[in-house]
Amino acid sequence: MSYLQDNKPITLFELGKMRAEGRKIAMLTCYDASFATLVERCGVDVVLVGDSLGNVLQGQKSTLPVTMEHMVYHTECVARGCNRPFIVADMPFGSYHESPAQAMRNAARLMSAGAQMVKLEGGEFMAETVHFLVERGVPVCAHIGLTPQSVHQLGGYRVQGRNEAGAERLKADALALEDAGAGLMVMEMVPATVATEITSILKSMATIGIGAGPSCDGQVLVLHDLLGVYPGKTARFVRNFMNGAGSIDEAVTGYVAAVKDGSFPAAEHCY
Ligand SMILES: Nc1nc(=O)c2c([nH]1)NC[C@@H]1CN(c3ccc(C(=O)N[C@@H](CCC(=O)O)C(=O)O)cc3)CN21
Ligand SMILES: CC(C)C(=O)C(=O)O
Ligand SMILES: [Mg+2]
Repeated sequence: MSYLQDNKPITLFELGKMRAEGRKIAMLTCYDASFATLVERCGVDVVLVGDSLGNVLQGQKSTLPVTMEHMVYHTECVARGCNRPFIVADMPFGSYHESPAQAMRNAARLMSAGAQMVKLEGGEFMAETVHFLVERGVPVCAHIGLTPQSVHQLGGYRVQGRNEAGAERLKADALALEDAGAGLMVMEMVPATVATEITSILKSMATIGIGAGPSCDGQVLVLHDLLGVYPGKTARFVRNFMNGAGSIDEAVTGYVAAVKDGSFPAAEHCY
């Protein structure tokens, strides 16, 4: 069965409708034109040109060395390869932290490269920057919980919001980011119970989970993790969809189907 009803480009409005109607959003990272074409035909709704390209393409230990030049180049490659998926590009470390003006200047470069939305990491403290971009016509995806650009502050790639204070912090972050106008929000490595509550208190912002349980409005994975080609240690939230699949197309189609029918993530992928 195909989830591709037509080839009309997906808009932010359509993603809001999917949340409202309880249809799950399938998001996947992608860094080049060939895979953009492939994930489009497999029914992926949102492609993320993630700064995880530092890890999976460049062999870096973290996302911190990724630059604007890298992100612009890969966003251009992805944009040439697909038409239907909504294209989100990560703002790399240091490209939006100084000021809203710096964030706007760099967001404009990603939008010119073909992104339809930019993603930035951070909670309530980023709300002012989110509002500044949204007011100026740049859709923003927020990213809370485990924020890999802060790995040296967080002390590792660990679950966030485990205790009561941490969970309350995440809730306040989510509400502030929605208020600032973020259209989507990734929650990474958050207990499923906390992600469920946050998803339920939001009015319109769709939540996309990665290690955040099955009740988010959508899910995201790193392409190389889904295909089992990343040589590093993978997290608990990863499922290798090449297991039992006869081709890359079948694996990606299997991921989309599992997100849509709610069978991914299963309990074994959650915290
Ligand atoms: N290939 C890849 N996949 C990713 O999901 C990813 C990247 N790279 N690079 C950027 C960040 C880093 N991420 C990571 C990296 C490692 C773990 C990990 O090893 N998690 C362990 C728990 C570690 C602990 O609690 O000490 C796990 O079992 O989930 C999680 C997220 C997520 N992002
Ligand atoms: C894992 C996702 C959410 C991400 O930020 C990335 O791939 O860079
Ligand atoms: Mg990222």
